[in-house]
Amino acid sequence: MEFVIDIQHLKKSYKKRKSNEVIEAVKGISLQVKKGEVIGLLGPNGAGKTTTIKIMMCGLLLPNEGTVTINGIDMVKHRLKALRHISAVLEGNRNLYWRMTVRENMEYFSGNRGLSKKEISDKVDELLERLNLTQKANELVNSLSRGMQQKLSIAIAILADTEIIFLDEPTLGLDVEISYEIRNLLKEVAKEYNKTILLSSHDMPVVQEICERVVIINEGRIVTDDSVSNLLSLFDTKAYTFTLGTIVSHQFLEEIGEHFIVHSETNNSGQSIVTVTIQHSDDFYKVIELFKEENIVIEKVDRSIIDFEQVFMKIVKGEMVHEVAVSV
Ligand SMILES: Nc1ncnc2c1ncn2[C@@H]1O[C@H](COP(=O)(O)OP(=O)(O)OP(=O)(O)O)[C@@H](O)[C@H]1O
Repeated sequence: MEFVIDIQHLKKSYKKRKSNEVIEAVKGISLQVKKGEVIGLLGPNGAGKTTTIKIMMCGLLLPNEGTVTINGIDMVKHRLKALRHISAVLEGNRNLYWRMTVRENMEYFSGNRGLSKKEISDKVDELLERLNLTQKANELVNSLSRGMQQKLSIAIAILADTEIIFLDEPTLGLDVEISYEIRNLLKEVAKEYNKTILLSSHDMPVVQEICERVVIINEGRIVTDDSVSNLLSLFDTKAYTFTLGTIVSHQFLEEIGEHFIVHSETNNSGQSIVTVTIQHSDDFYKVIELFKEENIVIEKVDRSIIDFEQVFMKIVKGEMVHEVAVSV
């Protein structure tokens, strides 16, 4: 199968000027993305994400080892040709012409597709309407709010009609309302236009909602490559919160703590709320047994709902090792 993005064994090191110290920013990353996939690329600061993006989405850096192909075109050997398949929606809207109007920007960016003036104008009108931008059509980009500029960037990426849209922090610094609108817009774009979308973001709710697949990079390597729903369910079943009929002793908590990760607090009604994180489903019954042996009454059991933010934190802190098949 041909992948839209195919990265093989990518490595990149930097040499610090003064000390000559070598920093291995990317230590052998392989990644294949299929057409129409919506994929989130995540990582804590310094993980090697920006380096990877600069090599694979912009061709701005050369790898020390490995290959990047975009629609079968080698990014290193044929950078400009490969870049024709990618639209980048960059943080800070650096890809817009600030002294041109919304409509002028849209027309300019759809100009190189061999369409007639009339076809371009119709397409622009349709998209302006669709994105609720019609009223802003004749305003200069530099007079728009950041949210509007971000919407315009996305519109331009649609007009450019590339297979791949790369979005860097699309909701950074936006207020809740426009962030919500952009989130929905991106979901629609992915579905209707069958675009391959690569999203780099620290905004976990956005990642959770838009991306089907997430790749987490840590210390120069891919540590997780899975669907959002899989990752959520992997963690989801493992934490249970027990509301008990009484306050339990420290000694008892220490005893459970020898086997499981335990967190305890007391609520206003003087009950212990004990959260136990377990490794296997069978352990759930072992915990119940331990309570029973002490004649502790369990009033309620809740499964802790985990969101993607927590999953991400657990993975990068190494609390959860999620096996990834990395070909060497
Ligand atoms: N030009 C450079 N010269 C030397 N070291 C660099 C350079 N660029 C990045 N690094 C180092 O390489 C490592 C990976 O950096 P990179 O910017 O790729 O990480 P990141 O995951 O994108 O982090 P962030 O989200 O903060 O941008 C870091 O240790 C960083 O200090």
